[in-house]
Amino acid sequence: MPPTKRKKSLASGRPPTARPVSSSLPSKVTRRIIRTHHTLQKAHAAALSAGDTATASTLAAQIVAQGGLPAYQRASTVGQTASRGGDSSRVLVQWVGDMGVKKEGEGKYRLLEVGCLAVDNACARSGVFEVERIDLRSQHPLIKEEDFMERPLPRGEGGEGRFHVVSLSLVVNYVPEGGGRGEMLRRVREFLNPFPALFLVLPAPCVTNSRYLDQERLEGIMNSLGFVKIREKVSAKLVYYLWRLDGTADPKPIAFPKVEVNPGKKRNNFAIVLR
Ligand SMILES: C[S@@+](CC[C@H](N)C(=O)[O-])C[C@H]1O[C@@H](n2cnc3c(N)ncnc32)[C@H](O)[C@@H]1O
Repeated sequence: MPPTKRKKSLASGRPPTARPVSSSLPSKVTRRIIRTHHTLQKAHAAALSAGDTATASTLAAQIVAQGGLPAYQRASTVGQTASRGGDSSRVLVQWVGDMGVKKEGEGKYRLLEVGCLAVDNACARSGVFEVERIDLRSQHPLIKEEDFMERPLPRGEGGEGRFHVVSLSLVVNYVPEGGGRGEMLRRVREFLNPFPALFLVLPAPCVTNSRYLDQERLEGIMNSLGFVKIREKVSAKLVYYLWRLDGTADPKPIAFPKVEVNPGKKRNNFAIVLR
């Protein structure tokens, strides 16, 4: 009798995007998923800007095969657990608390959280913020699925559609090339009013071990956009900043091209470019 074929499980036919990433995965694995996703995204963006559509579609297929944005988000969520470095928004809550929280009846700070994976993070629990959350891919009804770069600009001079604080925590480094990162930082200004601050979090090596960016150059870029640094924290894994938008300064449109500021074979290529 011929051997009976074993029935394939339903899971074997699912698209790769549906593959779960367990929260018990070792950090080595989640780091690999995040790193590979960034690398493929960067190569994909480079192929597109070079007009190489064949390579771009091969890379797009590789991104999907690797689990795409869903797998990346799940791996990032695991990274947010306390045992893996924790919730970066705790730092924002602490800084805003230090600066003097509004009194009862004065209303809460309006916070736009760009790139939101958790609706129960420290910002949400603090009671200090009224939070609006967006992400390229929403995982919760309280998170609006929206690309920040496509978000309609607030109209008029009033506070409508503007925020006291915009949070870009581990979002600028998601953008695959330097010019796009600069555009994202430039765009934030349009949404800030009237206690204008940007909470920016990056993986520490983007600033501490890059050929094209260091603290001084980041500050130069931000100053040219009208931002003044008011808080900074550097940990082994992350750098955190709070930048106030100085409404009195007239930001000068200075170009910051990709230039080497920190040579070294073992450094990375992270850059922020202002054109
Ligand atoms: C590493 S996760 C960061 C999550 C969280 N903010 C944190 O600090 O852990 C990056 C998230 O940013 C989102 N993202 C990237 N670019 C975006 C954009 N232009 N608009 C909205 N969300 C964006 C991605 O979809 C992803 O979920």
